[in-house]
Formats: sequence, C-alpha cells, structure tokens
Amino acid sequence: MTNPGSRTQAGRTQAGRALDGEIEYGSSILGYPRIGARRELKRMLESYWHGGSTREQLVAAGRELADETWRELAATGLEQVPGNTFSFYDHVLDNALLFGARSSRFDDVAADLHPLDLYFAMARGLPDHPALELMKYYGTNYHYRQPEINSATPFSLHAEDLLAEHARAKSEGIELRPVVLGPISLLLLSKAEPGSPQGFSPIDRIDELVGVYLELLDALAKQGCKCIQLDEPAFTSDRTTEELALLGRVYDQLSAASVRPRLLVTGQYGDLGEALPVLAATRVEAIGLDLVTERISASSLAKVPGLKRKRLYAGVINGRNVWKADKAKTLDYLLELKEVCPDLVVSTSTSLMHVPIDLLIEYDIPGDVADRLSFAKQKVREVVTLAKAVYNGAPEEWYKRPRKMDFKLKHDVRQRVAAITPQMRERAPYEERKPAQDAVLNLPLVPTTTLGSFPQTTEIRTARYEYGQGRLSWDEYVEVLKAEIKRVIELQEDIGLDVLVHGEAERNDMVQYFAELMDGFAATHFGWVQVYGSRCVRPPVLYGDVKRKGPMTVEWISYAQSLTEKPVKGMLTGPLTMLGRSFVRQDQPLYETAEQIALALRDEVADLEKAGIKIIQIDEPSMRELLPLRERGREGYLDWAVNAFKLTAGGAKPATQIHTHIGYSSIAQVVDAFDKLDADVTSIVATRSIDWVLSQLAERGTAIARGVGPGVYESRSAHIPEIDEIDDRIQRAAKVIGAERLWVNPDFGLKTRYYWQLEPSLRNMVAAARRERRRLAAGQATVGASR
Ligand code: MET
Ligand SMILES: [Zn+2]
Repeated sequence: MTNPGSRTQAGRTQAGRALDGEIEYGSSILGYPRIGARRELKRMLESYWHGGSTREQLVAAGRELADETWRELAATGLEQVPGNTFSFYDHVLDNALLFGARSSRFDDVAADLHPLDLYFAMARGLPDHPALELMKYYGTNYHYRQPEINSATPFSLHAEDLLAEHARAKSEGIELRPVVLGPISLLLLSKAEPGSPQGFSPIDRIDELVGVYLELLDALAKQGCKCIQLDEPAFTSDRTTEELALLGRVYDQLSAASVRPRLLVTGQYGDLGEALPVLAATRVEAIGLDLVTERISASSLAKVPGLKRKRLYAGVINGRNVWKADKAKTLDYLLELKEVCPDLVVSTSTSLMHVPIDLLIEYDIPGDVADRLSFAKQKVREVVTLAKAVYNGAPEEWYKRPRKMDFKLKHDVRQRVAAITPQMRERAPYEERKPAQDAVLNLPLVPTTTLGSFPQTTEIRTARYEYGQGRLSWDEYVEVLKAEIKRVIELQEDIGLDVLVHGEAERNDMVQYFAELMDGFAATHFGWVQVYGSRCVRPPVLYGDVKRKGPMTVEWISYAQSLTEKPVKGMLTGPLTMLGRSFVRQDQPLYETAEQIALALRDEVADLEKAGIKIIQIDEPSMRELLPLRERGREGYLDWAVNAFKLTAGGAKPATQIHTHIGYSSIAQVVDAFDKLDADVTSIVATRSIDWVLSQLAERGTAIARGVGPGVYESRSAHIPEIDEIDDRIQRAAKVIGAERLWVNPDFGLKTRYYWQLEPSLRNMVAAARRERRRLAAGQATVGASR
C-alpha cells in the first residue's frame, strides 16, 4: 500500500507551490464514523460517566480511537485523510467550543469543572442546568446539541487538540486535512442564548467569528498544514439573498489571508444550488459537492463561472445510505465531470458518520443482499478504486452487465400496490366516526393515556438476551413478557389512566421490531450508527419488497386487553417512520416503498380490529424528519407521505379510533399535512419544549382538527412534574385546543424511564386531569376555541 503522507513529503515539493495540493489519483472522504467498530466510544463514555474510569483513561482511549481511524484510512491508499473527525459527544458542540462559543448559562460552573466535564455538562445537563437543546442535523437521524450564543459571547481560539492531532499524524508521515464547520453554518446551527436582546441572532456575530477563523488558519499554516475542510451544510437548504451574499463575503475574507492552508468548502446533505456560483466566485481552492442527493450533470456544472479552476471534490459515494455504487455508471459520470473540472477528487457526498463501519463483521445478512452493501470501510475502498479508475483507467469487467436483481420482487406485493384505489385511503367522515367511537369507548372528558412504551427493565433485557442466546425457549420468553404486560396493566389501572397500553416490553427498538417481522428487511448485528453522544441505533436495511410475515402485535395487545375492561391501544410504527429510520433501497421511488409498508401495516390494523381492539395508535415521529431540506421538494413529499399514512389507517371502521404520534414542526405546510392524516387523535412529541408546542398551536389556532394531545409533561426529562404544573399546561392547552378535544398524556414513550420517576408523574397527571374535569363539570372551565 502506498503511504500518502510520505509520498507528499518526498515527491511533491518540486512543484514549488506554497500551497501544495497535487494529486496522483484524487481520493478523499469528508468524514468518518467516530464510535468505533464495536461502539468503543459508547463503552468508554458510559464507563467514565458512571465512575468506572478516570478522565485520563477516557482521554487516552479517545485519542487511541481517533488515531487508529486516520492510520487505518491512510493505509487504504486514500490520498487525503480527514482529521478532527473524532468527537467525545457531538462535533457541532466541539466546533462551537473550538471558537470559545460557550453559553453563559454555564459560566457559574465553568471555574469548578475540568473543560471535558464542562463539555459533558453542556451536552447532558446538570441538575440545575438543562443541557443544550437536541436538534436534528440536516435531515439525518444524527442529533446535535445546539450551541447558544448571545450578543457578547466571547470568541477565542482553542485549537490545541486539533493542532496536536495534526502534529501526531504528521510525525507518522500522514498529512491530515482537519475538518471544521464553516463559520456561517456554525452560527446558523446555533440559537440566540435565552435572554439575548430582542432581535439578536447568532449570525450577527459573523465578523468577529471570522476573525477567530483567520487565527485558526494562521495557526494551521504555521504548523505546515496544507488544507482545511470547512463544511457549510447550511447552504444546501434554501437561504436568503443576504445569506448568500454573506457566503461570498466570508470566503473572500478567509481566502484573502496571506499565509494559510488551502480551503476546501463543502456543501453536504443536498445540492448547493445558488450558493455554488457564489462560492465558485471566491478564491477558495476547492469545493466539495454532494452529487448523490442531486446528480448534477457535467454540462450544468460547466456553466458555473470559475468552477473549472477549482479542485472539485465529487461526492459520488453516498455517505448516508449503505448501497454499493454502480461502478461503471459512476466512473462514466466522473469522467464527464473531469472534462469540466480537470482537478478532480473522488469523494463522499457527506461524512461517512451516518453509515455503519464494517460490513465484513456481519455474519447473517443474506448473501445476495450483502453483495450489494457497502459500509464505511467498504465505501473508502470504493472511493480509492474509482479514483484509480478515473486517473488510470478501469478494468473491462466493470462494464459487463450486472446480474439481475430479481431477488427483490414479490409479485403479490406488486399486484397489491398496483391495485390501490383512492377509496382505500378514505375513512368515513369524522362527523360519523366521532359519535360511533364515543359510543364504544365511553371516555371521560380530557381522557388520560400514555404513548406506548413502559420501562425496559433489566428483567426484560435479560430475558431477551437469554432468548437470543438460546438459553430461554420462546414459550419461556413469552411468559416473562406476559408477566410484564400484566404488571403494566395493573399499574395503569391503579393510577387511573383511561386508555391503557401494553407497554411494548417485546420491543427493544420499535423500528427494529417491525422490520424483523416483515420480509424485505435485513437486520445487522453490529451496524451501529451514532444518534448523539453514546446513543446509537442499528437501522435495518430495507432491501426488497415488503410483506408482513404474519400478525405482528395482535398476540401481545389482545393479551393486555384480556386483562382489563378499559380500552388498550394497539401500537404500530407508521410507514414513514419505518422508512426514515432504515437504510432504504434506491431502485424504486421512496413512495412506492412507503405504500408497500403501508399495506403490511393496514393488514395489522385489520387483524387488531378483528381481535376486538378499539383504539390503534400509528406512530409517525419521523414524518416531519423526512421533509426535504429545500422548499421545492416539500409539497410532493407531503402528498405521498399523507397518502401512505392514510393507506395504513384507511381500512379502519368508523368506530375504531385511530391515534397518531408526531413530531411537531414550525412549518405551516407540515402542520397542514398532519391535519390531512385525518387521525382521530394526534399526540405530539415535544422535540423542543412543550411550552414551545403550546405556543405554536396557539399561534396557528391549532391547525389540527379532531383530538389533540399536546403532551403535558416531558417524559424524557428526569424532572417529576407537580400537579399544579401539569394543571397549568392543561388549562393553557384547553384554551387553544378546546377541552372537548384535549387529550392528557406525556409527550413521549416511557421506555427509558425508571418506575420511581414515571409512577408519581403519571399519578400527578391523572390528578391534574381530574381537576380539569371537575372544573368542566362545574362549568367554570375556559371555553375552548374549538372549530
Ligand atoms: C418515537 S414514537 C414513541 C411512541 C412509542 N409508541 C413509544 O412509546 O415508545
Ligand atoms: Zn432522549
């Protein structure tokens, strides 16, 4: 294997350029997973947080993981290896702190905490210091901690770790290209610190921040660093004219520095659109494009003035999905691009942090599926192979016809999809459904419920593990789960909830659970992807036509229902959430795949009805998350998304009450779509705070007709809400939503909670709902703004 570092040192300086940047076969990636192939990061973090290891041990282990990553990458033959891709928790927070941008909320503890502990305090919170908010990262399932910046937040450079890593690699002959968030995206990802002056927004601080970026460029140049990667993913979303102008101005300023590394600016997670000509007009040396989300033609790139003089990092390998690229097609495309931009580097569309690390440690993915997959390690190989083919030519066999992919086709599924009629999506009008449901359910006003899951106790986890290991038979495993269901039902009756749940003891992760019960999905054993910090998930691979293997939930729900007179909700995960949390096949449009899942779930709805279940909840927390970043794709998406949900629920009888559970959005279009789902009751995940949700609902006059459960306490917080606190929210919600439409529930499932937290919380919730009922009965309640 060639060693890119030593080659750079030995052979490339005679070009005599101050900013060395020659390539032999341009190959790079924009970033790499940082959790380790066996989730080493999770283990080291949890050990430190629980007192099992010292800070020194954690720091050493983190460095080992980071260094192993770039050593391995360099050994693959990748010409340019990214650096600064490791993070102990979240790279957005790391980048804010790289420039000293710390929320003043933490000033009072800063002096007493080691910087690393202060960092974890911001990321995870302290008893009286709520953590920074968790926000979704550009349409991925990654979540970042939102930096808080005010009008006086001091900015200063803290690049010791970044520089030290660069120096360590250099001493091993490896030239790293540090990856840093660009200044504009960093500020646009941040929020104004609570208490900032009216009208202040973090982007107002851009000039000061750019000053510190210039210091960073200077420090890197002094250390002989040749290139820095500045990510500006904010520009693959719609931006204002002012923001676009700012992009030009900022990169003119940064590239004007007299001694500095080369600048690579990337726009990941979508198409740079109108930002591309702006960037091409600056003096940055290189631009990285996501050419997967939008395969921009070489001829349109040729029309961008100035682009042909840039080094183009062609992001043709998908950083967000797990399918192998079609070598011949991709090569042809790259060769066309090279005609336009001769200085071409084969690269990834995004950082590879959104895919699992290594396919080769999986042992039971069906062979024909595995043949088509590529995880981070394999993707690096794809980049190197394609780059060599671009520069040195490709072997003949790349152009031989690929094998037929008919393993995916199930004709019965295709026929069913083809036979879908519009009527299948429509239920009886709500005016008919409502009285029919009231007659069956006979619920009190402001009914109380929870959203599905109860704690996954050690007992449940142990039983699942033992069953997986073959030490517990299926029947024994079922016994454990049934005992758990019984306990959960009894507890809910004791607390006095009106609509009960079975508790989801059988589900480790809901998406994984349903994926395992449908054909067309494959599970991985080690395919972990970071969500944030130590939290990782294993998204299933949706490779083929989807079909239910048999009833998926009926046994559990009917058992729960047999134990109580009160209604027990059937609990399903909706088609959009199944899509949003899986690695989805790309050989057909997403909406076709959505329809297949919807049909499978529709059958489950029918089976639950047959088993006497009267309420069915279809969770769609990810519906909002799949929304295209740019306006132009949104209407089309929302149309088919609503259709898929309605296909799932559309077969339900008028008397069956359909609930859904969604993540609210501040985008009016999305809220309209929620209303179009035509669910009888909609409960809301507080992705920000419940008070934010309530204020949004108030601003819009609700916008969701029919029942609404806005969430009366945040179930994922450790705080146990008082009756008064919940009562206050109920009264505010009743004002906006109307008491006759209001449901009282926490904002989220309870599976990560402890019983000592949830039991008092739910008792207080039920007490608060009863207070509201007494007020309503006495006729003194606020009359709602019902529609
Ligand atoms: C993210 S959807 C949450 C609802 C799910 N039924 C649960 O309680 O876990
Ligand atoms: Zn959480």
